[in-house]
Amino acid sequence: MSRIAYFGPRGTFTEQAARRLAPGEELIPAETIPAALAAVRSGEAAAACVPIENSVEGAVTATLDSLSEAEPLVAVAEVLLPVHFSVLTRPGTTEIRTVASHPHALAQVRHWVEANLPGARPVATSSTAAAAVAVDAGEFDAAVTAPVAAEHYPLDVLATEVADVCDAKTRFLLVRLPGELPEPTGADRTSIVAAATNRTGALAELLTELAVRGINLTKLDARPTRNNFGEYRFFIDFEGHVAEPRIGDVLAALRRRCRNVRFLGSHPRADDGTTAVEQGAANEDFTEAIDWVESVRKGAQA
Ligand SMILES: O=C(O)C(=O)C[C@]1(C(=O)O)C=C[C@@H](O)C=C1
Repeated sequence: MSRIAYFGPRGTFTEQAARRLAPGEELIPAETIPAALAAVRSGEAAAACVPIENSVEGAVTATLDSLSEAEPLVAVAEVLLPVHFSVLTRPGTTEIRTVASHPHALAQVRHWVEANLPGARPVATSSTAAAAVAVDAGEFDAAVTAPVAAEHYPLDVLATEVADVCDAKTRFLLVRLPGELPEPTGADRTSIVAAATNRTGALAELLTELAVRGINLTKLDARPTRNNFGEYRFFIDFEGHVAEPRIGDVLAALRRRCRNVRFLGSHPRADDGTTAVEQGAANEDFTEAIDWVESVRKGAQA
């Protein structure tokens, strides 16, 4: 049985994701996302499960920053979970003055809190389950949590199915140290992070390398490098797997344009999407073109 670190404590959405991505493995809670990833880097865990992107609030910046720093890690699997919340209180609570949760969760229930708990002050905690722990300890009056948290903490359920956007989803990754990659499936996602230099057109050049090869971008986020004001790292996700000729070709081009590029993994997509390939951009087109150049080099004109 492998040890899998996850962003905890018990009862987070991330724990649910870890159960889906690593069934039957030993799950170890970490208090923060960087701590879950550090457990993999130190060898304490074989992999870590962390949130990466929410359909309402966007990128989970702690994950992006931790993946671009320290020892490289690669994502080997992902899962999409529907996100709706429960609101938990200590038994006997009559007045709710504070509502605690992870900032992503608070942002997803803002209207519900305004309408149902008017005057209650939102308070950020490190995770949704950490809010349940704090409510149990008497620090806050209510916690916005994953429904499963009600099974782990001795709290009353004030409301269920709470969400301002009813079909919200969060995508979670299983990450490991670089090693054997998952096999390509035909519906994969590749992720990189590139620190483009601060000059005219630098980002456009990177994106053009994808566009001219007919490769569909699925996510783009920018995070400051923290060194010089105005300098950013770009996190770019696109359809395809590094084992495919067209993806290998674009990665080589990105590397030529930007030495500071880190591969963050190729793995099956959880959204069951099909990969959009434009005319002339199929893997066979790339292999055929390489073979043609080879034949020209050998003096043949095919
Ligand atoms: O706090 C949790 O339960 C988490 O797993 C984190 C997280 C997030 O980072 O977006 C996951 C899903 C929800 O969108 C709210 C919080």
